[in-house]
Amino acid sequence: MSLFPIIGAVQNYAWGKFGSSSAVAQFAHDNDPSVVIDESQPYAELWMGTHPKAPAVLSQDKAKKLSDVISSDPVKYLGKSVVEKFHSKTELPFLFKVLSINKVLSIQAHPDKSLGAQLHADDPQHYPDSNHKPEMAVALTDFEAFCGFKPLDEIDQLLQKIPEFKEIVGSDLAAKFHESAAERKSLLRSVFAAVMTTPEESISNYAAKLVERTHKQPELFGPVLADLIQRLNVQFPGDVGLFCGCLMLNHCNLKSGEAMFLQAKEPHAYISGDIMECMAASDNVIRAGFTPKFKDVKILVSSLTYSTDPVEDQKQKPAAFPRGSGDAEFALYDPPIDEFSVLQIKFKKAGSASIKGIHGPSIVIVTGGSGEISIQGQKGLKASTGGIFFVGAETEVALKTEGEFTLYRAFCEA
Ligand SMILES: NNC(=O)[C@@H](O)[C@H](O)[C@H](O)COP(=O)(O)O
Ligand SMILES: [Zn+2]
Repeated sequence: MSLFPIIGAVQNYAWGKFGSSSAVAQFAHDNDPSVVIDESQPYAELWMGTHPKAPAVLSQDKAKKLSDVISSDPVKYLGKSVVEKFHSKTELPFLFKVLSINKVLSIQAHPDKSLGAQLHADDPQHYPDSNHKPEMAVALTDFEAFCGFKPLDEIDQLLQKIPEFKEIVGSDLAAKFHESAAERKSLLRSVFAAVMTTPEESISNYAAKLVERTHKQPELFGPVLADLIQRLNVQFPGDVGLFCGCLMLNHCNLKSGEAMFLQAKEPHAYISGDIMECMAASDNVIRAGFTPKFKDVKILVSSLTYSTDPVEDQKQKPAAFPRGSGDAEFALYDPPIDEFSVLQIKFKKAGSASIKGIHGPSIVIVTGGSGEISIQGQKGLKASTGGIFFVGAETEVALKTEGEFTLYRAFCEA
């Protein structure tokens, strides 16, 4: 059994919220007071894991990485079954993050395992590991995102009534897409490719006309989409994301506590809000819009699944967690992959709770209130907002609090 405090690593990507307005900055500072928040800097992501790009370190010894401790006794920390299943004696199978989003992230998708291995071999600079990156977002605040392609008939309606969209795609393909509902699925890739391969200058000209049309003929878009196009055009003027994102991807809104799961090769882009995010341990991002970073349009167009599930089907519904007991509420977000699940633990008033041993490693972060966390029967560690802890395999955890206390626990068990 093992439980000890760790310190996560901050990523200052340009789309993050600035300074103290960012939950990432607040948590990072609360967990390590030596972190000085620079109000002029964006604080986008707080990484909590062993990924070599930004590894977590021990609170008691910042020169020691979490992976150093794990490698000292992999079976104790990861659990025998996880070591055997994921074949690593130093790494966690998942990467846990807090994201605090001020501007839209890139229109992106992530590779599956075979594509991840190929991309890393061909272009290690842009694809830092060979892993797949399925991921799940759990909303801490109201959260807005693009997730997956819109239903085909919705894309068809926009294609027929928005002249700029039809001109980019071309009238022949637009007509074919309209005439045959049965062929739409196979034509979706051609429509997406036509948008993504239109020269930037031409896209920029069409985008200016599109934005003007949202002001002159908002009824063509509906109020939500017209506003979204105008809002994102301010962030990324004339960007292809206004077409491939706003007109082709599902626009979804999650309330705090709602979650969505994104399988590899599904197009998405987070737009606003604060979330917990958990993923297989990878940083492989294939980008194509709304970003100053490296874009890999050819790989993105050729690798997507082109599935068109409605937003409701992509939400990850919380389930009961019978291994938790006491005065807390437990909600388990358990997507259909092996690398991770996320447990929300919520105390609405003073009390205590306990969680039976999990057959693998966990990372716990306190996102609200304060209390104590301990190995069952041992002395408690103070746990307040921003506090992050590693919990080794088979560790019975005890929690107690004098008031409200909210924690998220990412774990893997095999
Ligand atoms: N969907 N979310 C993710 O995949 C995050 O884990 C990634 O780290 C971000 O997408 C990276 O975004 P940029 O490439 O900086 O636009
Ligand atoms: Zn992503």
